[in-house]
Amino acid sequence: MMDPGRTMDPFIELDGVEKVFDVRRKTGFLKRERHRVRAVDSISFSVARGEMVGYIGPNGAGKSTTIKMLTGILTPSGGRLRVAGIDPSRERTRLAHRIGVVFGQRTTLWWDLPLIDSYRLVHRMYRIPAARYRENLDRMVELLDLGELLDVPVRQLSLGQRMRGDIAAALLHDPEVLYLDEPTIGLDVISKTRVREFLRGLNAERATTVLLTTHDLQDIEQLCSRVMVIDHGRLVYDGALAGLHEAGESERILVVDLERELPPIAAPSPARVVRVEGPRQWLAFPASASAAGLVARIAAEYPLVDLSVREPDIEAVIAKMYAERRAGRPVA
Ligand SMILES: Nc1ncnc2c1ncn2[C@@H]1O[C@H](COP(=O)(O)OP(=O)(O)OP(=O)(O)O)[C@@H](O)[C@H]1O
Repeated sequence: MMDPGRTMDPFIELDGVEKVFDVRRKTGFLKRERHRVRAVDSISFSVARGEMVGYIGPNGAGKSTTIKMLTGILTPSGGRLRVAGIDPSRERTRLAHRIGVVFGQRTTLWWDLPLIDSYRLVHRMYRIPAARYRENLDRMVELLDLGELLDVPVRQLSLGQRMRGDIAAALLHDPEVLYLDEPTIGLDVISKTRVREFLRGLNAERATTVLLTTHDLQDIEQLCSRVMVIDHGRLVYDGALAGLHEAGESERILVVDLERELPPIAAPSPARVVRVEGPRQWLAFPASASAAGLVARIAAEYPLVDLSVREPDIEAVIAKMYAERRAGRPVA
């Protein structure tokens, strides 16, 4: 594992970066109040070439604002920021040739045009050499299974198809870094797996640096060796995912269906029943522990019909982590 913050070849570098928005709020008839929102508050980190990093945090934490500064759409209010040695807001066009961006919630493809027409436009916009374009397009079509979709107008694509189309569009010009904002949001399990497999392959083959914003813990688990957590504009954790679990002392939930309604299961500590609804009971247990022993014990003592284990979602992990921080325990 690469040591976060002490990377060999920093490709993305932020040093005390800030973004403050001046917001005017209507407080009465003809009355407006100005106030300042510190969306990003003195953030420093560096990402090495070829790293895949998860960038997570609750709603409004400052993730999108960071990504917008990294692409040059927004200018930082303070601090120093470099991507591939370039100051993004000063040389946005030059940087655009080296980065790719995918937003899960909106498409960069032309809605009414067949998919292939969007790619032709990207080809011209980025002045990609013809042979390179052809080669990349063929590769994307194969890896992302886009063959049947090229002549379909984007508005007719399913969400998963559209996402694959968007990822291909972001990569046709061979960017060295890819920013992904919720790339699996709303996708079914098969589409999610496909997108993740593709990203893993891309990173392994081309050493593309990836910065990934997501609410899906599995995205992080399956793709990122490192995760950064931002809250209220501040970086509150930077390290391995396993460390985050420990920091948040996160829990998994065992959902148990019994034959009939019974009093709460007497589970061995620290596992405990957190909810009962008819014959169904929910037990929380530490994420780091195996479920096997707990399941065996319940199966031996209770009339078990069915069970499933739920992974904690990222919000739950973060919420736990904040509780720890408020209690004064360091997390990173
Ligand atoms: N253009 C803007 N003008 C004023 N305030 C803004 C602007 N953009 C973002 N903010 C504020 O900055 C803060 C951070 O927003 P940001 O969109 O970066 O959060 P986020 O972590 O991406 O959240 P989400 O997960 O909901 O997308 C929020 O309080 C938001 O209201």
